Amino acid sequence: MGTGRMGPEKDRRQNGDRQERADRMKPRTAQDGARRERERGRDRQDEAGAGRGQTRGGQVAYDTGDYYHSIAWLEEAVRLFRLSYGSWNLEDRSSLEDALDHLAFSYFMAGNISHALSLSREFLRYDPRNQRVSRNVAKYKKLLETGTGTGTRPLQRPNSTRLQSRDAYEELCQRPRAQLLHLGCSYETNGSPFLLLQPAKKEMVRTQPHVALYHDFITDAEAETIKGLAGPWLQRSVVASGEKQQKAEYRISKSAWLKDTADPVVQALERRMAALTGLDLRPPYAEHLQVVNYGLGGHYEPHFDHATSTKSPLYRMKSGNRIATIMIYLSAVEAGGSTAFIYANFSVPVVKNAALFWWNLRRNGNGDGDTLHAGCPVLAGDKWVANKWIHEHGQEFRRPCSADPQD
Ligand SMILES: O=C(O)CCC(=O)C(=O)O
Ligand SMILES: [Fe+2]
Repeated sequence: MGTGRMGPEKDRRQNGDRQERADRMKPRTAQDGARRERERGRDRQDEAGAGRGQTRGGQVAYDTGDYYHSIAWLEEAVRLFRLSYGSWNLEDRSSLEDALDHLAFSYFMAGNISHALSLSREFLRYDPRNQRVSRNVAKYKKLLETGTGTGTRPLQRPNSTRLQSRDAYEELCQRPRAQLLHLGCSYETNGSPFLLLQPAKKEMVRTQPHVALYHDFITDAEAETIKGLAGPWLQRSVVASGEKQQKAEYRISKSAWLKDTADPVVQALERRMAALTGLDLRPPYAEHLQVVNYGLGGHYEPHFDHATSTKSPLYRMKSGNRIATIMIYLSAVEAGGSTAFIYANFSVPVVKNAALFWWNLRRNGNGDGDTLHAGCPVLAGDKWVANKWIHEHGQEFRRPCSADPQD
């Protein structure tokens, strides 16, 4: 079936009769019920707000032709908007239309014409003059009458080699709340005078791979300073792809690099990280601090922090591979956003102000395959982290090889 010019595009939206409908939908509330109505309205506005977030999630999938995920997101968006019916402002109503429009087209692409038809009809109740959707309704009716559009195809989840770990990733991210095992806690000074007065509060998360969480590693004020310094420089995050760096759908966030000269707070943080790990973090032995901001639906699908090929741009620094990662949670999140270790089958919840540490390489210099990890999608809230990637060179005497070449 042909799909030319049927799907929604922003510039083709028709807004002609918005004001007329705004008047028709003004809530009529008796004066004595006004307060109760206002309260109910607030709940509904929350739903509408959430609906707008789900629509954005749906559109990310829609734009890449991933109807498997766009349908799930947009169904939820439409459900939330329907719940908020009656307390709409202009933005909510146009957002419902947007979600209906994209959902109808997603169902059409999935071969479910009757669903596409009923959603398009619902759309026309709000925007009866939209000619594109009217034409789609006529087309869907015809397809159903002639029986040419009845072949619903089971939707395939998009697949590719990088998604082979997808089942485990989704399962880990959908666990209600990431739980830590409470393997053991200790105060650590790591032989550093710097930590004597304020030892690091270490919680062992796993021993293989070696992952530790350091609670209260930074203060609220430091986290705010770092977010504030990075804010103006944030840009869509990139990933290593062959010899280049590029944007990828599997990493949705914004990020910025901060040198330690940017602010005394960054400098103090670098000193603390060096004391904690006992590693040399002076350039070029470690990268600058990377500050990352994930919005709703932002995520980083399973990946290794270390290079798995010598052609990787990581080697441009000529200081070897990334031996270890320190990741600091600069914010809390309301839901989602945990850090999932896929093969090791556990995830770490976002703990504000804590730093997560793990070795990416084994002592023999080989990558530790058990460190495959991901930043789960943020379901509600705004997630900020700061990454410090430490390289092999400079650490030869700080983390020496073991006598056993297999270690
Ligand atoms: O955000 C997270 O939880 C993980 C981030 C991450 O793995 C990365 O930035 O390399
Ligand atoms: Fe990572």
